[in-house]
Formats: sequence, structure tokens, C-alpha cells
Amino acid sequence: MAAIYQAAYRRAALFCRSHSTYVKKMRYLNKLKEDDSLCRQAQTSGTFYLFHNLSPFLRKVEEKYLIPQLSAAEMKRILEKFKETEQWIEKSVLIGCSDEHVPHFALDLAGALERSVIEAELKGSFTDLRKALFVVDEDSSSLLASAQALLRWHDSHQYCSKTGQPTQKNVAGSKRVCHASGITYYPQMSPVVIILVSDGSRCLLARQPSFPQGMYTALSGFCDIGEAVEETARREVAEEVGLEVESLWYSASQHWPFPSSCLMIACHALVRGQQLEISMNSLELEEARWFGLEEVMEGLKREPKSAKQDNGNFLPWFPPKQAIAHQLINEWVKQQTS
Ligand SMILES: NC(=O)C1=CN([C@@H]2O[C@H](COP(=O)(O)OP(=O)(O)OC[C@H]3O[C@@H](n4cnc5c(N)ncnc54)[C@H](O)[C@@H]3O)[C@@H](O)[C@H]2O)C=CC1
Ligand SMILES: [Mg+2]
Repeated sequence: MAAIYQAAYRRAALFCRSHSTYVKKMRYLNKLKEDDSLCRQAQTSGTFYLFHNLSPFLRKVEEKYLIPQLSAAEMKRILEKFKETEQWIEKSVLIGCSDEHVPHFALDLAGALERSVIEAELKGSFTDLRKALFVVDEDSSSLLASAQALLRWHDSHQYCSKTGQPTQKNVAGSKRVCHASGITYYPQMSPVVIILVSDGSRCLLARQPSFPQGMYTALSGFCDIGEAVEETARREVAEEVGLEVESLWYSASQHWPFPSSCLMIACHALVRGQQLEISMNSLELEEARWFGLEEVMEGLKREPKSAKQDNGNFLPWFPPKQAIAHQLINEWVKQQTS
């Protein structure tokens, strides 16, 4: 009995310790965002993730893809070797820190150094994010997605939209300021609601014409200005498939970097029993239909590569596990089978 209590105590102590590590880390990051001189100093002891034209730098070691972190000294050496000034470090943005408070920065070297030069020097390659996200581990993929989103936002917000004057980033890159108008700009995400519609025993999955062949996913749509999440969900389901949502419940959320920084808010929805006929909006969708449990379970197991049949048709497959749509579909299967 005592052993059980000891184990519980150890778990509780561990929780408290990790909790306070987390709190300290978040407060340190917040300080770096607010204090330019502290952040400038942090750049001299931090580590750097490299990008080129928004493509992250990856290194393949055996069968694994890793994202190398360069020390500040290594960064300095490379910039000096290729006759670039250290000023480039100023362009980096803060993306996190370790539990020991080693800050992590992301830096895009396009404009400073040739892509192939850095690739040869550091023995790796700048890889399109659409590939990179799916070959690195889960923690690295969310770090790459948010780092790229922040770099992209800075790249496209160099000027004030009111005065046309250049904006200046703070050292951490958590904002940009137009000194002519005094306007502060903060990095933005567009909220998108993704809804897995069910009639109780089947779920509704759809395809847009631009999707890879055979891929189906849950319905989704950007929030209109002024809308609540529930309103977007009801409107998108009505617009895209002509059905009325009866009840809606939240599942989880995810940052999604395509086409640029979306906050995906994932929900399950039930539609009214009497009215299950799909009336698809063919301007947005190529196909929308009900899937039974068995077909969904098979689709979850199917790899895109194995979806093509001998007759040229494609069997249905769903987004990979990194996409929140996958999680919604998995949850629905669990609900049906529990
Ligand atoms: N991570 C995941 O599991 C999934 C992510 N998605 C993402 O959700 C996003 C939205 O999905 P859709 O069904 O295409 O949205 P949607 O049904 O709202 O239609 C897209 C159209 O909405 C308009 N629009 C309104 N506000 C916009 C904004 N802030 N940015 C861009 N376009 C805007 C544009 O005309 C665009 O063509 C896509 O970017 C897609 O990558 C979609 C499904 C799964
Ligand atoms: Mg849509």
C-alpha cells in the first residue's frame, strides 16, 4: 500500500516540478518579447533554426530527418565565412526556449546567402514545408509550422498599411511598429472552423478539386468577421452541403500554416435526422458524401500510395495524422465503436 502512495507522491512531485518549469519558461519568453535589450543579449547565447525563402533546413541522418540547431557562434562563423555581416542575426525571430532557458530563434537567410552554399556547408537541404512537416517528428513539425508562419508574417508586413512607411520589428519579432503613425502590428492567424458532420451512424467527408486524388476530409471554412465559432460551423455546413447543424461540440485546435497561418478549430456536428440529403455547392466542392464506419476505418489505414486501383480510380484516403482532420475522423470512429 505504502508503495502505491509513494508512487503517487512521486508523480505529484514531478507534476509540480514540471509545472513550475513550464511557468518559469513562459514568463522568461514573455520577458524576451517585451525587453529588446534582454532579447538582443539572448541572441548571443541562443540557437538558430535556418530557413531559406520560408523552406526549413533539414538534415537526413540515416532514415530520420532532423532540424539542426546552430549555436550563435556557428551562425557568426558562417556569416563571416561568406562575407555577410552579423546584422543578419537581427532579422531572426524568437520561437521558443528550452527548459534551461536557452532561447531558440528562426532566421531566413534568403537575400543573404545562396541556398546551395549553405546546403553544402551545413550538409543538409532546405525543404518545402509541405514535405518537411510530414517527415519530422511531431514536436518538430509544430515548431517548424509556427516558425515559418512568423517569418512569413514579417516578410509580408514590412510596410504600414496606413502610411506606407517601413515598419520596424522588435528584437523578438513579436510585433512591428510604424513610427510615423504609431500603429503596432501583431502577427495574425485566420480562424478556420473544421467540422466533422455525422448523422449518428455515418459521417460526411468531402473533396475540393485541388485535393490529391482520392483524398477526402471534413468540411471547413474561414470565420467571417464578427462570427462566433458556432455561427461559422452552421453557415459552412449550410453553404457547402445544404444541411442544418443540430448540435455541435468542440474537439481541439491546431495551428495550420497553409496557405498562411490558420487557427483550425475542430468540432463534431450532428445534423437533423429528417433532412440528410446532401445538396453540394459545386463551386467549392467536387464531391461530398456520407461514409459508413467500415469505409472510414479502411480509409484511415490506407496510404495515399496504395489508393490507386488498376482501373485508374482511387480508393478514399484521409489527411495524415499531423492534420487535425485526421484526429476528428479518429475520434468519430472511437465514438462509433465504444
Ligand atoms: N489541418 C487540417 O486538418 C485541415 C486544414 N484545412 C485548411 O483550412 C483552410 C480553409 O478551408 P476551406 O474549406 O478552403 O475554406 P472556405 O470554405 O472558407 O473557402 C476558402 C475561400 O474562402 C475565402 N476566404 C475567406 N477568408 C479567407 C482568409 N482569411 N484567407 C483565405 N481565404 C479566405 C477565399 O475566397 C477562399 O478561396 C484551408 O487553408 C485548408 O488548408 C482544411 C481542411 C483540413
Ligand atoms: Mg470549405
